[in-house]
Amino acid sequence: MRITLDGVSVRFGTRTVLDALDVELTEQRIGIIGSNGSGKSTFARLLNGLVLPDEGTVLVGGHDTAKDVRRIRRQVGFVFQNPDNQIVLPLVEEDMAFGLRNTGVPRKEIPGRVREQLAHLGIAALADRPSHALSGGEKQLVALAAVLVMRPETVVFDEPTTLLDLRNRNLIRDTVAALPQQAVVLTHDLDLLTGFDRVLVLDRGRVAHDGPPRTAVPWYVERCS
Ligand SMILES: Nc1ncnc2c1ncn2[C@@H]1O[C@H](COP(=O)(O)OP(=O)(O)OP(=O)(O)O)[C@@H](O)[C@H]1O
Repeated sequence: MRITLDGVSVRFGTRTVLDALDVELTEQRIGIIGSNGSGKSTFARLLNGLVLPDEGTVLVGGHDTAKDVRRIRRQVGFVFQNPDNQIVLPLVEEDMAFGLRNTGVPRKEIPGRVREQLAHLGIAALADRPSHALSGGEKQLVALAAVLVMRPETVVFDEPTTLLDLRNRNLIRDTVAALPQQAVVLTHDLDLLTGFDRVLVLDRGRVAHDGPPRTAVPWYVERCS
């Protein structure tokens, strides 16, 4: 999917958090890195209309996020850093079915879609478990499954490995690597970017570096450590 930011600025009060960004994203694997407060989460939230620009436009597949937010939310899935912000219903399979029902998927197709998605991530056994009783890593995987079951064209991940142990971190890494969809990944975990097509380094609301991981990661490490 082609995502185009044209002259995009975002302000909170008098603070400019993103400053006149012109960026076009077309690659399959895009990383966003930068120090705390550099604007990464705000950037990610622009991509599915969770944040709207104060100036400029964000076009997703040619549609303006300020005008067509319902369509864009369906096209761009968002995996939050904290899965507790995302999981709303008591049982895993109910939670996953919720979004499908809201978008008009025929009821009889829903249980099959949910089970197929859980099995695809290797977590079929979690289907009838209470969401609140899952471990942090399990919750993160369920939150990802709930996004993928909606079949978005693009998936945005806000720091997907922060809460995870090494095993689940590697599981998320491998899952992201195998996704057929475009993925935009915000992370402080620089190893996660191996094999990515492109990495943007944000610094105080601007794109300070833009290139493949082999140039962007050393650039960031040298200046920001
Ligand atoms: N809703 C908001 N209201 C006011 N200020 C905000 C809001 N959201 C973000 N900010 C401010 O905007 C700046 C950028 O925040 P953002 O969360 O985009 O950064 P980040 O790069 O994701 O940071 P981190 O790595 O710490 O998660 C920060 O200074 C933050 O305090």
